[in-house]
Amino acid sequence: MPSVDPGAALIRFEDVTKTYADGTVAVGGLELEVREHELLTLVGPSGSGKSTLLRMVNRLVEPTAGRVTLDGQDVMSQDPVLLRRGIGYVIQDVGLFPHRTVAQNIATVPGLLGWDRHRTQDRVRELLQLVGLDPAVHGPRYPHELSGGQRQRVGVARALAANPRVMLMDEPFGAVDPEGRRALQVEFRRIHDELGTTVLLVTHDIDEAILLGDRVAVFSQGGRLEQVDTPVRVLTRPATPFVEHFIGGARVVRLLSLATLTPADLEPGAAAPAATRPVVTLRVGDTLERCFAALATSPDGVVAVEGDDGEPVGALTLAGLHGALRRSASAG
Ligand SMILES: Nc1ncnc2c1ncn2[C@@H]1O[C@H](COP(=O)(O)OP(=O)(O)OP(=O)(O)O)[C@@H](O)[C@H]1O
Repeated sequence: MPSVDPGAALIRFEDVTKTYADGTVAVGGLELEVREHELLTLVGPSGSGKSTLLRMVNRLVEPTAGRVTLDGQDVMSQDPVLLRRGIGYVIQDVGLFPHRTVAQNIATVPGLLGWDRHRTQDRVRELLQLVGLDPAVHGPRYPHELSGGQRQRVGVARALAANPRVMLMDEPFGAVDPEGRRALQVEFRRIHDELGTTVLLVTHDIDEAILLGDRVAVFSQGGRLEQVDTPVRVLTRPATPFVEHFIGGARVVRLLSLATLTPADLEPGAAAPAATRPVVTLRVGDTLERCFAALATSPDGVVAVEGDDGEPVGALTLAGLHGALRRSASAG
């Protein structure tokens, strides 16, 4: 769950339209604010203008009408090269330079910014550790000597190298197998919480959007913004029939992975120790998904719950879990 408080708007789309030369309206009359420090996920079906929208921030695409501002300044009035140096950009196939080592790839922007060798080396080491790679092992390797997931980590490290205020990520985990993708998603969320970089992340995967986003923006064809809100509210209060349909039938399952256990959901008093009780204990703050799994393996349908200090605070039953789920659904 998000731990960084989002601040004021850092990026603004003001009535932005992009019509391509053949008449395709990729983005239509978009009003959207991206708050400083937030991770905003952009989700929608193929062709709903997500990539176009992202690329208007670093001027890879120019709006036909309206304006995009970064920190109050129209991006069209800024030098594109300088603008892009301050904005990390990660795409699906990473685009690492094949003939440069991992360390050299990560050092690209610091090099352009004229950092000295020491500072750059320190930064490369720090970033490799941050994304879960071993600087001594992976730093000297070439991209083809890494797995897809490792390459993606290097792509993230490279984009973060010069400490950009903004990161644009276009299907950053799309090329990674499903298992590796979940690990990368969780790790990226942690990195975001640690750094507080403002991130716009494009995905067509609603689960990824829900898992990663502080807020989720849902788009339909023509770059129409259907809803922008917190994950729980998008799940529990879809603003339009399109959003409802796009989320699909698995809303409860998604909510389980998002909502967490609170003391209010518990029966008072600890669950009595039972010889048959499996050694599963829950903690306040665990996801309801974890609670569900624990209850499913409990022979008497009761699981003891601890507080942060490890002291027992109560017991969870299936009725408590149901209440927690209802509470989460209505809390949005
Ligand atoms: N250079 C271009 N010239 C003409 N049309 C384009 C161009 N780039 C994108 N489009 C069209 O604009 C619309 C939006 O494309 P965009 O790539 O922004 O969507 P997307 O939501 O990112 O899609 P995907 O999830 O498939 O990447 C699509 O209909 C696409 O065909």
